[in-house]
Amino acid sequence: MNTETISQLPKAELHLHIEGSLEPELLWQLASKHQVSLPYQSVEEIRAAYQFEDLQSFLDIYYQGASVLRDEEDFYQLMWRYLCRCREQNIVHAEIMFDPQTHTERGVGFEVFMPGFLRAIKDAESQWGMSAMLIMSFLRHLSEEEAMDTLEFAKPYYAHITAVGLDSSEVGNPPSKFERVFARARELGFKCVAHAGEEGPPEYIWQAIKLLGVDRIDHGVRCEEDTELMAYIKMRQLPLTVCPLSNLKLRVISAMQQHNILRLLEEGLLVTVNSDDPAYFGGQLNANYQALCDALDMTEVQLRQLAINSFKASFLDDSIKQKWINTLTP
Ligand SMILES: Nc1ncnc2[nH]cnc12
Ligand SMILES: [Zn+2]
Repeated sequence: MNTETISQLPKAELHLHIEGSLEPELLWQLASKHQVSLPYQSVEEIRAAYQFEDLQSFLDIYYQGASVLRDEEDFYQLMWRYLCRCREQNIVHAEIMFDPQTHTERGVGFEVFMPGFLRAIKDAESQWGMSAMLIMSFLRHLSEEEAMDTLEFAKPYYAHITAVGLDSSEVGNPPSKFERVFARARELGFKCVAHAGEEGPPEYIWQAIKLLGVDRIDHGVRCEEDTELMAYIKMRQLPLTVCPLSNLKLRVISAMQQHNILRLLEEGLLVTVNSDDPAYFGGQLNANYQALCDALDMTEVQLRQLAINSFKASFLDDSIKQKWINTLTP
């Protein structure tokens, strides 16, 4: 399949960390602007350092990278550049995660990053009509109390946040640790998502469903190890936001040929394709679709179904979902 076929399809992206879209060029530029010293001598050296053994080795570099984001204009630029990449790739809708604690922990508050994010989203909406929603993710290596404080700090911006999520170091930080904060978020009317079954066991996916009441699972690829769980996810049509290049880069799989996404799709699960942290994992959304074509001989029917799933699994209103699904149905 050629890249043209992939790029011409309208798509939604549902699993994207905005801090993970920080390209080495912008990182370098912001480090110089704010006089942050980096352990690299050039943009090329930054890029060359993006080799990971597992999730934690990535997270260490990712949090270090985010430390150059200091003022509102930095957050505007970060969001704006991602939205421009969406436009180039025919991503017409994006549900974008941000990690407030990565910034509040170093004294950069909601009043700095939220106006930057929201201004960029507004510009993209008015300039080419794309839509974007925000997912506020709690860092699971920190305490539930800190997540609860974060939910409280976000209060002035609730109208601009669609969902809450859970990310960072999975193993050793099960969803059960965050039961109360997710209950509170649900009470407040937020949709809920959580990373589960990326490196963690199927039990963590069960917990995300049963204890956190999630509307979607981020990653979830390890559900295949538990047939009862697979059947349950299929029955509920609970979406999985799968990130193929991320799984390869973080060694969740050792070769793209091993990826289970098309097996899960053929099994009838509501799987979607996403880029996770494209600046770090070697490819934007369309490159993730392309990798599946190259390694797994994905058919055009499967490609189209994955694009349809991206809208089905989104938090858009049903009528808007249906409009996009109709354009993708031959
Ligand atoms: N793939 C991932 N898993 C967990 N936390 C993350 N934060 C950014 N990317 C992540
Ligand atoms: Zn992620």
